[in-house]
Amino acid sequence: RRYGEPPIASGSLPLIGHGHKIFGNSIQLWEKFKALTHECIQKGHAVYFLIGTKKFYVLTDPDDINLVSNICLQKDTMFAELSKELVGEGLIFADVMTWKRHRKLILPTFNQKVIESFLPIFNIQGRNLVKELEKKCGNGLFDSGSFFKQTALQTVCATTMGVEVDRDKALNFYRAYDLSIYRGIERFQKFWLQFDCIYNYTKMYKDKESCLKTVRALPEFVLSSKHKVFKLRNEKDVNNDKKEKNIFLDQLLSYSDELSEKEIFDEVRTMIVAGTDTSSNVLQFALILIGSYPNVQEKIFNELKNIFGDSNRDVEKNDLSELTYLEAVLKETMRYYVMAPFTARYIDKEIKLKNYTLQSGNNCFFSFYGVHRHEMWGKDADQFRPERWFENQLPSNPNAFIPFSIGKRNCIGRSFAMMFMKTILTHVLRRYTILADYTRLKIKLDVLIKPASGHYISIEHKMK
Ligand code: HEM
Repeated sequence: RRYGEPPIASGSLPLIGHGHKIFGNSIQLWEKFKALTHECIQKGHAVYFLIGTKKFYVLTDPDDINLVSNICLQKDTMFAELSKELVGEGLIFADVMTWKRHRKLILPTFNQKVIESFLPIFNIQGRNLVKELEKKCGNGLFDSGSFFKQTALQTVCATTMGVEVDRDKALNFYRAYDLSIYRGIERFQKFWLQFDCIYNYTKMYKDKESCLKTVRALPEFVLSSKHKVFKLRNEKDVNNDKKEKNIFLDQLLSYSDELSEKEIFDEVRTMIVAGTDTSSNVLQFALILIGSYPNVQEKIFNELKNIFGDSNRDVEKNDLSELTYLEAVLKETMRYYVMAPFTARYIDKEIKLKNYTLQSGNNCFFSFYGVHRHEMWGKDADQFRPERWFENQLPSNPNAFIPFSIGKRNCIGRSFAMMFMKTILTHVLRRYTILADYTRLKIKLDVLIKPASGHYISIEHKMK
């Protein structure tokens, strides 16, 4: 046990520290993040790096991360600042006091009973997606990204907010959202653009401002549609019978005497992004992997055949627990490609880890990617192998698998995501055979990891 500060990561330069490492594009950023994570694993699961004089710890040990995540609830200030213009100060980036108040209100709207009531909508969305995909069937490689984003967005709005959004609106939102993130990261990587007096005169700034308007238009539409529905109903519905409100947006609006308009707006835009960018990404990556591993695809087909036969019926609650191999494929996809590869916290008190001590006043990255490459996963941690979920060599540490984060500020939508993704994949894989080649995939780090250049899948009708 050393109990000193963690060691410094390699490559620090005078004055700028590791600042030079963030230059380049978002594909290079992902490579550098992975390299830093592997260095951290080698050096005992904790290192720090410097941007100028600002210190950032990196952790890859699940127990250390669990400890810090429950002691320090405040998110890292730099990322919160960068993300505020896109998602506001809803749960993900809210300060601790606001987060506690809002989480208490929102958590009951994600209980198992509520999520199960969404199953009919998941099925409708699965069928709609299949109809859309039909246009691509047998036509060679295509980029599946936007299909899943539209579906995820329509689903989250229809379920948690009770508002229908058409596919064009969903597509416009995501085009603008992705471009805003891209521009934000471009700015972050160019030190001269940190100065508003330069940045505000660039084309990049103008582009971004126009995208942000489109991004805001969707939550505005959702809220105005909801208010119209409430007006049509008895006004009493909005403020009374708090116990009756069990979906997210109804719950927020029923507390409109305690929440400001901005707080409600920010929670809506946070939920739109948190629930859709993540789950649509997992679906894309899962299909790329399924299409690259014919043996995995065959096992899924067999499982679907056993449960559904040749029927095209809806996925029902009981089917979900029987889709064990499909679940293992989804878990392995999220272990292998960790969609949200890190989160960051502000360290507001000294913390003793297993081997090191973190000093107060610094930021700390939890590398979920690093936890999923920890030596406890064995020598084949770098391989995609859904079978591992049925073997008894899985790590015994309950925090070894944390795609939905860890501790008190973990993902509120975990059950929603699993049920939604299983239902969607069932509809798609009952009908189509997927062809893909994951070795051609270039990945970039745009907050989440994403395929950098198309998604290289093609689909064909399944042979009966
Ligand atoms: C496979 C899909 C998903 C993944 C991988 C995922 C992952 C995560 C992660 C890693 C966090 C923590 C973020 C941080 O600490 O910076 C998070 C938080 C959150 N997620 Fe998810 N998520 C998924 C799906 C969903 C869904 C479907 C919803 C809602 C419909 C949702 C809503 C949220 C919310 C509201 C938070 C903030 C929680 C809080 O701070 O109290 N997520 N998610």
